[in-house]
Amino acid sequence: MRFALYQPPQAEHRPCPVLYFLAGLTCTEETAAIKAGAQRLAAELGLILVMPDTSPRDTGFDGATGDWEFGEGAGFYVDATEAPWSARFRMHSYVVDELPALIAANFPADTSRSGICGHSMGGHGALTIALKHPERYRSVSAFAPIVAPSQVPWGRKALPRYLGETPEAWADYDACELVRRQTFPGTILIDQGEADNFLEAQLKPELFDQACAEAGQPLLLRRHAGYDHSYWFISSFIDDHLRHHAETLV
Ligand SMILES: N[C@@H](CCC(=O)N[C@@H](CSC=O)C(=O)NCC(=O)O)C(=O)O
Repeated sequence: MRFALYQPPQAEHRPCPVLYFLAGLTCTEETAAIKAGAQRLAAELGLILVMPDTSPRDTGFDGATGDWEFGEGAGFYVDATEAPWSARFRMHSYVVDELPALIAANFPADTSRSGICGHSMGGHGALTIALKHPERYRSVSAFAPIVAPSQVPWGRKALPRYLGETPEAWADYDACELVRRQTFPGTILIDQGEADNFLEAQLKPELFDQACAEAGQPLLLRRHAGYDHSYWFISSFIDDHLRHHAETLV
């Protein structure tokens, strides 16, 4: 597995908190590092940024490449249970367990102060991981997340192949379902562009808004007229996300 890491100047003197950024479909560990524009403020706030790849690579599995919505580059941050994917596609465990242990052992990181953020498929990853492991993350935020993969075409295509045909298995990785089981101790920040071409079919933030309201989960959902799904959108609001995380991490 590959990941990118930004280390702020403060890390030369003391352990720094960690913010994970999970990227979306077709992305690698380089995408957010190059395009999100997070490093300038992370340097000021003293945040280590960790940006993992979106799946294992060079798996050799039939069907793992050639479709941007499934397989390599589209790990959906689940632990697959279906063969052959279950042998390699274990992105949930990788992000929650393996990667933090690696970061703690090799970098001046205080992993007891961790936050998680993501975009689109990575927003789904950030929300589901934080909701499943609120003891591991002090803060969570997302850009244009897939909030209900059980109900939208991206999820309905990928989840059955990774997890089998049982809807209960998909619910374990569905933010709208998870927030009804267990809330996150803090406000979840979500930014969504109104000119996002995936908004109506794939993202449906109104479903998460409703689920959070019913569950009593504090949510700050900001909708921005004219913004699309791109990293131009992310780079426009990344500072607000870093400050949101720094409030509890620094
Ligand atoms: N190739 C697709 C578009 C793929 C795309 O938009 N990917 C997004 C994430 S979508 C959900 O997870 C992304 O972040 N791309 C990287 C980038 O640099 O923009 C198509 O042809 O429509």
